Parts: sequence; C-alpha cells; structure tokens
Amino acid sequence: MKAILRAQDLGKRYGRRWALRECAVDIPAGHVVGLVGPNGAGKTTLLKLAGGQLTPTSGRITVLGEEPAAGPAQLAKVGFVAQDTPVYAGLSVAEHLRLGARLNPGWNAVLARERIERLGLDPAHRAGKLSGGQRAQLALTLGLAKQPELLILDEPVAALDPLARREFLQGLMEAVAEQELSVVLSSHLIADLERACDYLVVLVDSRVRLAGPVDRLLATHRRLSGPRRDPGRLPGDQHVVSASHTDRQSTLVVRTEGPILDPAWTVSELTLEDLVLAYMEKPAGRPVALEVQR
Ligand SMILES: Nc1ncnc2c1ncn2[C@@H]1O[C@H](COP(=O)(O)OP(=O)(O)OP(=O)(O)O)[C@@H](O)[C@H]1O
Repeated sequence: MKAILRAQDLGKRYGRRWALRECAVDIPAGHVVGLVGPNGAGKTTLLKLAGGQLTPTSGRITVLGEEPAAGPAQLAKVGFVAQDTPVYAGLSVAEHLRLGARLNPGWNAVLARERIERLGLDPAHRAGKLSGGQRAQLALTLGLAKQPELLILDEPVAALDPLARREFLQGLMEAVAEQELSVVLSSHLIADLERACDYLVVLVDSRVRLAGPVDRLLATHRRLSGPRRDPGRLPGDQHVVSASHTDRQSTLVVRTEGPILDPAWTVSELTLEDLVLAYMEKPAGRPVALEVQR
C-alpha cells in the first residue's frame, strides 16, 4: 500500500539542538494518524518537515512518494493547517473561501460553504475579529475544502469546544471513509485521539518510540501486576516498556506477541492513554523504537 509519510534516519537540528533524530516511520494511506508526545518532543518539527516548511538536517522524508512541496501537483495533494491556524486578519470569511477557490485546483466550494453555514460563521466577518476557536474552524474548513490526499493538522482541536471537537473529528473520520483522504494530526488530547485515530505515532525526546495501527498496538501490550520482580528476569519475548515498584509489588507494561503464562501476574489490557503514557515515561536505558505493522 502507498505510504503517505515515509522517513528514513530523518533529523532536524536547530543550532546545536536536535529537535528530531533518527526518525524512521512508514505510514500507510487510509488512516487517521495520531501524533503524540510531550511538549518539545518534535511533533511540530516532523509535521513541518512533512509539509515542506522545513528541510531536514539529515536523512530523508517523502510524502505521498515525493519530496515534500516538490511542485504544484504535490502541493495540491497535501493540506497543512499549522498550530497557530493562520488566516488573514483583514480578509472576511467569504474572501478566504474565494481565495481558497483561486489557489486550489481541487476546491470543493459546496463543502466549504455548507461547513461555514453549519458553524454559524458570518461570511462578511473579518477573520481578525473571529474568536480563536472560530479562526481554527475557518482554517480547518480551508484545509478540508482543498480536498487533499493528505491533510496534516498540528493540534487542530486545541481551541475548539468539546462539542465542536467531537463534530470535527467525526467529520474527519467520515472524510477518510468516503474520500481518498489520509490525516496526520498532533494532539495532547488522548481521549480525542482514542475516538478518531486508528494509527498512532509516539514521539519522545525527539525520537519515534512507537508507531503502528492502534488495534495492533493494544493487542500486543499488557499491564502485569504482581509480587515484586526484577523486570530483567522476564521471558525473552516480553519487552518491558515501563515499570514501577513498591516494596512488595511490581507493575509493568510489557510488549509481547504471546500469552502471559506466569500465574503470579494479574494481567490487564491497556487503554490508548495507558499505552501512550507508558511510552512517554523516560526509559532507563536508550529507548528502542518500535514500529508495529499488521
Ligand atoms: N525555530 C526554532 N528554533 C530553535 N529551536 C526550536 C525551533 N522550533 C522548535 N525548536 C525546538 O525544537 C524542539 C521540538 O519542538 P517542536 O515544536 O517540534 O515540539 P512539539 O512536540 O511540537 O511541542 P509542543 O507539544 O509543545 O507543541 C523543542 O526543544 C523546541 O524548543
């Protein structure tokens, strides 16, 4: 299947500091991909590299099989809504839609108009006078009406109220199911990602720590609780992701393809939030990136 985003040994350095290092991912088309990680992990940097706003310091990235922003055809296939939801303060909502129609060959004027109506935005209103959430909605409408093959959204729902967030994510999932759209979005709101995303990438300390389809990731991770145990003494096919201990008790998150046979453990499944938090904890040694494919 076609990859929407492929990175090999990708790195980006600002001055002496690496914002992204040794990044390797291969994300297939047809997903809503959630990109998560702590503040400063490198999410915006990765998205900007994919959007062509930044160039790599090392390695390679391709988007829909080509260099990012390689030319007009490639630009038409990729929509990008940045974290600060850029709109032109002096232009009205209607003028934004007219501009979108002029600049984008695949523009869907009906979709844009209907969405603006549904949101209750006044077409004559200047963008500079909209609330933060309304500006975000306008920027998202422009991204959707462009009808790209890949829509990249940097924290798209942060400014939206809970109902608007739910409706927006629902709309994204429908667009992915009905059109040939793939989405990569970053967010700190894991409950939202849980609802909308079927593929996950976790970035920590400028490195990819986990990537794969959500159902596969959940099926291959377990929480084990039981009498205190040295995590180094688990069977070889059980990889410890995080561990916490009291004097008598150990709680581990492990990745394994097989069943947990040791009767001393109480075994439970993880939620997406448990999984993300386990990978966001600082590991004791050098972290190992895991890319899980179907
Ligand atoms: N223009 C820049 N110049 C220098 N350093 C930068 C620049 N942009 C980002 N950085 C640094 O690169 C690292 C990664 O930043 P990035 O914005 O990609 O993180 P992020 O995961 O998107 O964070 P957040 O969740 O807070 O938005 C951070 O340490 C940040 O300080």
